[in-house]
Amino acid sequence: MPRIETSELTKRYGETLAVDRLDLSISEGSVYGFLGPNGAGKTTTMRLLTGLTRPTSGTGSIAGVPITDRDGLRPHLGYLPEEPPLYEQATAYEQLEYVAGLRDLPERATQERINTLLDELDLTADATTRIADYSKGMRQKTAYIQAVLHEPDVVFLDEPTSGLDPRAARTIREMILDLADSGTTVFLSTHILPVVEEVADTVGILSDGQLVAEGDPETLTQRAETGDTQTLEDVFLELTSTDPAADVEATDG
Ligand SMILES: Nc1ncnc2c1ncn2[C@@H]1O[C@H](COP(=O)(O)OP(=O)(O)OP(=O)(O)O)[C@@H](O)[C@H]1O
Repeated sequence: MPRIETSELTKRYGETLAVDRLDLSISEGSVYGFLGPNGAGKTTTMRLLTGLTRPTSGTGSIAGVPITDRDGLRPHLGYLPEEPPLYEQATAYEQLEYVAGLRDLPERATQERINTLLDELDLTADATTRIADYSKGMRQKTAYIQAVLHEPDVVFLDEPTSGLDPRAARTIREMILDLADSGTTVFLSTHILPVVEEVADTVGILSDGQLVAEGDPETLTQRAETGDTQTLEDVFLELTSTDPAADVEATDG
């Protein structure tokens, strides 16, 4: 059974069709790179799949649980949103222990896991400082740990390397691959295409709420007409262009 499955999933905000009849089927241990221009509907899709907003029509499930069953979904998913909610007055330790408590995680094993993750992300020395005094990168690291702490079946990551220095960004990329190796499904939305090329086994490109291409990066970047390889950026620009002249240029080039 796919870990993420949707059928004709649709979200409308007034006149705006933010997500338009989306069909997804993503398996266990897959890293799915979810691409699309600004306003394409990526965040709305993630909010639908994490139960934060309800579909206008269509259906979806995470690990077999319908996306309309918000409480049922909670143990199965982790979500790193673009602007993660953190308690400014708490330290990273307090924040993570609080989240572990909410999720009823076993105390001792969780404590060890928190320590390991803080250490891997070079955050141990700052883990007793208030989040209010954190840099953007330190917040991002704390929020990432919060999203994966309970070892969910599916983790949704919105720009996970945003604000991170090169070392931390590399650590996160390695962690994503480790998560997938251990069977977690990673749904990754980012505008940083080299990150997608490095970690994703499948790429989906969203444009105006519709999935306009999907496949493994190698197949997507292979030109059917010439047999040449183009970059993921070329493919992205071609498929999401709103200017017909740009399409011609891209195919001729
Ligand atoms: N709460 C809302 N109310 C009204 N319209 C919304 C709402 N949320 C999103 N939209 C609209 O839905 C469309 C998709 O927005 P969404 O935030 O999902 O795009 P995105 O692909 O995540 O963009 P970005 O890359 O800029 O983050 C946009 O036209 C946006 O204006």
